[in-house]
Amino acid sequence: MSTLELLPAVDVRDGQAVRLVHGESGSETSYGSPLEAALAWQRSGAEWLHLVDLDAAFGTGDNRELIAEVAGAMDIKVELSGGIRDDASLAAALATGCTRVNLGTAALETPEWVAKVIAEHGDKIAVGLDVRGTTLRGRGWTRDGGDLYETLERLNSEGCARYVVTDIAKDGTLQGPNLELLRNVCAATDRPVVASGGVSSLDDLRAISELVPLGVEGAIVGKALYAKAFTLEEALEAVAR
Ligand SMILES: O=C(O)c1ccccc1NCC(=O)[C@H](O)[C@H](O)COP(=O)(O)O
Repeated sequence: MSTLELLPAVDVRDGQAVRLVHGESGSETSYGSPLEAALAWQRSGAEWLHLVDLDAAFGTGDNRELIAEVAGAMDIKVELSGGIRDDASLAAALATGCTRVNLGTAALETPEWVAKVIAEHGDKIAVGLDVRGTTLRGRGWTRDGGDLYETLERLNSEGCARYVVTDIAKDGTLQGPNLELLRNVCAATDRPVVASGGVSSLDDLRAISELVPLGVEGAIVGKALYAKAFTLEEALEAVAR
């Protein structure tokens, strides 16, 4: 059986690595330099970095140069998220050399454009399914954007390669992942799923690992690493098979 991939997160707001609670603007705790944080995860053995431009996601500006600097400094794979909604922002994101980008709002508001870029870029495009209950949220998770399963069916038919699934109610709370949501999404798609939000312990990671046979490929870990609930080395060992 494959090993669960771990993606330590670096979310950037106003030039700083931060953690949010429920993804809410204003709930930030700052953890200093995004580059230092990313390099630390790389030194600890990460194979992936989940890098988010929160200002671009919220529409409060962007950290484009800093994001490019961080992505460019990585020898590991980078998944880039936040505010990628049109040709210009997609071109800037791909120009960082990242392995793939994660589209959120665009999949809800400009589905024709998303279908086009999926057709053009294949598995360089993932779609973030950020939900409260089964309602998708866009614009930095501030606006409702339709039903999870209807959107998933549409994206499946358009050839979307991968989904990043976040239960917003869990994100940044250290309350554990929503395993039921992950199981339900895996049942509704044959594409790989990356779990995001709520990981609090090594047992949570082991529980997500049990879903690998259903289609869960990876898990994003943010708050738990910054809060030192465990080290990345311990996490990698916990999911190793
Ligand atoms: O990814 C986005 O585009 C985004 C937009 C608005 C608010 C938050 C956003 N992402 C947050 C993350 O990807 C978190 O880093 C991730 O879910 C980790 O959560 P946790 O382990 O609970 O800290």
